[in-house]
Amino acid sequence: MNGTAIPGLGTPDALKMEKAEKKSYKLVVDYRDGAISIIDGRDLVEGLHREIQDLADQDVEILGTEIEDSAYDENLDIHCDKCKKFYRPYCRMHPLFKIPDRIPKPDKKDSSYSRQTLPLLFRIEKSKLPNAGYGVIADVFIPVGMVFGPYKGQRVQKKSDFLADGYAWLIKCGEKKFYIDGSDEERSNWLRFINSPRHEDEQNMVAFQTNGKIFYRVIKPIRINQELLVWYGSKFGGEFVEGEEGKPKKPNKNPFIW
Ligand SMILES: C[S@@+](CC[C@H](N)C(=O)[O-])C[C@H]1O[C@@H](n2cnc3c(N)ncnc32)[C@H](O)[C@@H]1O
Repeated sequence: MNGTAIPGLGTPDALKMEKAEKKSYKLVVDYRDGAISIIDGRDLVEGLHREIQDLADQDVEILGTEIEDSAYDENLDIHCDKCKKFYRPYCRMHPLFKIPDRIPKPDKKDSSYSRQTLPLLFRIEKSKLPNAGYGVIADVFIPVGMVFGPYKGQRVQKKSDFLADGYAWLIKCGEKKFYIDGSDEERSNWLRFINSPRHEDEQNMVAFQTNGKIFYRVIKPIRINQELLVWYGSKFGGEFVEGEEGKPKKPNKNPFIW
């Protein structure tokens, strides 16, 4: 039975059919691939996909614009490890989704500021890596393509200004170079608790610089109770440096993407 016609719009049934036929893109977690993916909303399968958000047509139009290496702008583009190309704003085939920090409560004094920024997806506890101190462990499945950050800390010019070793990223912005030192738990965020893998097989995230800030991107699915591990150097207790010998993967043009 057809519904009553709405003047100028047709019948409700016709509207429903039109809606069913119209593509509507969604960002989802695809559990089969262990990755964040963009699918046509009509292909959503319960149990296989978990919806993250609807994508507006204008977002979809610009998504995945390929950028020549020579035109790469670190403020606008992100390198895709899989396609080995730069995209604006990110790769259509291997999309990204940024998880924001939690906002700390000003009156909560029983844990540090950086611990309070930990998203609900994780916990901080003693790492199983020998002598590594604390680490960040997944409480839920974390798919490829999730992005965390930026890494927060105090901006300092010299290594001699670090409060402790092993918590600073070197940022390069054109001619400018400075460090973001996350040693102080009260002036950093939860990313400061993430350890470095001992070998390539353990590595599940890469760090990359965009817009003068450091972010971490998941490159291997992280199972429940696995530790998040981002490569930042072959010796621990030292400065995070790029281009060290013994790194798991060769650097490409962006020194923070491996
Ligand atoms: C960014 S912090 C990571 C959080 C640190 N584990 C903590 O408890 O505060 C970096 C420091 O963690 C330790 N670390 C990181 N990865 C390690 C590893 N694979 N083995 C041993 N120590 C590690 C080193 O002391 C390093 O200087």
